[in-house]
Amino acid sequence: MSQMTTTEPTPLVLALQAWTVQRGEAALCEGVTLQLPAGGICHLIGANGTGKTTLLMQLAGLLPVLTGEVRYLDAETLPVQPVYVSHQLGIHPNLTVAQNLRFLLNLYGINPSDEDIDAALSWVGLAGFERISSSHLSAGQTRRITLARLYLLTPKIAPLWLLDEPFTALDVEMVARMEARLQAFAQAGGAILMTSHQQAMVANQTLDLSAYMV
Ligand SMILES: Nc1ncnc2c1ncn2[C@@H]1O[C@H](COP(=O)(O)OP(=O)(O)OP(=O)(O)O)[C@@H](O)[C@H]1O
Repeated sequence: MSQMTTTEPTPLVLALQAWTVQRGEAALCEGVTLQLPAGGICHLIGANGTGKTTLLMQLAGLLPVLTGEVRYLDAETLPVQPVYVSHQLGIHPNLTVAQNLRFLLNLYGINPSDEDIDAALSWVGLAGFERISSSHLSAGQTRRITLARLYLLTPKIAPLWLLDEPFTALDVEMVARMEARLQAFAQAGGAILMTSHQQAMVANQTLDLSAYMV
């Protein structure tokens, strides 16, 4: 007797339909459509000012949505906020490096051990910086604190990552390490929507916002 094999469809982590990218009164893009499956790494592209950051901020709940439908894992909301890593940082200068990282992880319900913090900081090349005030770091080092959380976040904790220019201000070695992390997260069933003005070799799909400009 022959056996029938059925292939489960890959679930969509994020689906956008008829989405308007909007800042204040001004619609920047209309009718944006996206289907981002588990395992998907989507490179969000478009000229300066097209609305890439605006779209990520809307999805992160930081800017209002006036028109459009969004589904997360076929529901209206994710179990947790999407992870949003912004190039406008969000690191508190009065906290130490470890305190800032701990705060960022607490946002996703993670209460990291000291060993977790050490491992994540070591991964981004900040071993030994735990007790240093974040105000004493360079732009690239500060950027690394914002990225260190990705070391500890799995698709089960946070299935969707929204990354705004994740490779900016990073050296070549750190870019390679980040790319490997993004790939591992996607292979484990996560989904990523990311902007990058550099080539994004890790991406397996592209959303060009220029095609939707008003
Ligand atoms: N803080 C702000 N307040 C009001 N309008 C803004 C603000 N930031 C950006 N804008 C407007 O929104 C538009 C889209 O900006 P956004 O940052 O989303 O573009 P982007 O595609 O990410 O650009 P870039 O490639 O330069 O990062 C800009 O053209 C600008 O007019």
